[in-house]
Amino acid sequence: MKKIILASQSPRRKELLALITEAFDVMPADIDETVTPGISPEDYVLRMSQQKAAHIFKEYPESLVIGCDTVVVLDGEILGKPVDHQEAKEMLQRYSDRTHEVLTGLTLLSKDKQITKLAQARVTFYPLDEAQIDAYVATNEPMDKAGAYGIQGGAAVFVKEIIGDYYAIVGFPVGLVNECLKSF
Ligand SMILES: Cc1cn([C@H]2C[C@H](O)[C@@H](COP(=O)(O)OP(=O)(O)OP(=O)(O)O)O2)c(=O)[nH]c1=O
Repeated sequence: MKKIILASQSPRRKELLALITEAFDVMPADIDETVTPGISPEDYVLRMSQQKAAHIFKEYPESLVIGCDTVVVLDGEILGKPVDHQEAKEMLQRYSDRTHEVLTGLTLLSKDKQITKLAQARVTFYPLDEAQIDAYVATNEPMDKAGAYGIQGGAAVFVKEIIGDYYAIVGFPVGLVNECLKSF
């Protein structure tokens, strides 16, 4: 088995990959995540996951590199990490009493093979009031997360229903990764 490198700075992704194997290194892939106008959310996360994996693979061509990218999609719009508390609040207000989608693109890349796949979930939130949103934003938890929330953290209480892969929401579809690894 080749050495596995997780092309990520996300502590969640590291924790979840550790459920599959302890034998991997972590290297953040600093790529340009600007959204190309007109790109579909699906193509965007797939492309970003490919670019993260390719960025590290260039330096370590003997390894198997894993890259992921996660966004929230609402009304066809791609929502990434909020730039400030105000934007986090506006994003959370938009989810209130509605269903949005979370997409995670996944790429596994080695010299012999590349697999790129999409994992997704539809998430319905309860109605959220302003005090609830303000208190959550004040914790800072939304700031490093796509879509301005962490389902595994304080936003757990906002969730009415999830259809799909819970781990696509957290940013690392661990079951899908495990399946893909079998073919390497
Ligand atoms: C919606 C949601 C996102 N997130 C996180 C997962 C990802 O870390 C982050 C999505 O941003 P990404 O840009 O996909 O990833 P990242 O910058 O954190 O890490 P890297 O690019 O180095 O791999 O949002 C949660 O932890 N919980 C959630 O419920």
